Amino acid sequence: MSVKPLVAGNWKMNGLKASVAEFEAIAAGYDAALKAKAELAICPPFTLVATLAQKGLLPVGGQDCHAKVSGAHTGDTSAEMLKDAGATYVIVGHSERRTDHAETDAVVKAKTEAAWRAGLVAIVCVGETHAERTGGKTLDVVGTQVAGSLPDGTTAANTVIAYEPVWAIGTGLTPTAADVKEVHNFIRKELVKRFGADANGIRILYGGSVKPSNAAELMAVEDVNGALVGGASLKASDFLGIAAAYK
Ligand SMILES: O=C[C@H](O)COP(=O)(O)O
Repeated sequence: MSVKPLVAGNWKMNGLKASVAEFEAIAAGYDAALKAKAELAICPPFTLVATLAQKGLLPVGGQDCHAKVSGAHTGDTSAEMLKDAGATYVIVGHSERRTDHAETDAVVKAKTEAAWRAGLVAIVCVGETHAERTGGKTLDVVGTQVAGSLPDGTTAANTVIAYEPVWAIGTGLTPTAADVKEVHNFIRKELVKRFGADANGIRILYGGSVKPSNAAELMAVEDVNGALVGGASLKASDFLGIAAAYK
């Protein structure tokens, strides 16, 4: 099954109005050759979602959403609000949310359902900590997160998985290609076991210190269908350098 890869930038808590120019530079580099091979998307902070989406240049996503449609939840944003602002995607279960906001798999699952309810594609993040990797627990941890975070009804059309080893995020460290392959093959098997053969079409992104210098090697790994990029998505030249792995 041929799967069009997705290279998504997660700007995290970075980006002011001046960053619109960087977004436009990314869009300018998203030429026909690249478009034919891969999809690019940017997930800016909430404050920029509508501004970037209104440009109509690239798909835009949120970085989190509340599970409910609306209500007394100060500071939160619903999936419906993101959709209304023009978003296509929303990241859920990023390790920075799982850790900093104690988000459990059940919470991530509810947010994934909220994304679908609003008509957004959920980018569901999973990944082990350094202690879990060195303790030989990577597949157990990732398997539990995949099982607990994905609702019944997960398809290639409504969900993207992002495997992000926590210890590789923002550290400059990456797993070996063999280690990435082992985890992505494992996730693929789990998806197919639960959701059937169509799950071969679900994109499984790799995230964690992806840079122009390592993108080609990582993106060539079996069952890696793109990247979720943090720091290197803030500069158009770096982000396009990563996307160039698909040219
Ligand atoms: O969502 C993105 C990831 O957390 C990766 O971040 P990074 O590319 O800065 O390591």
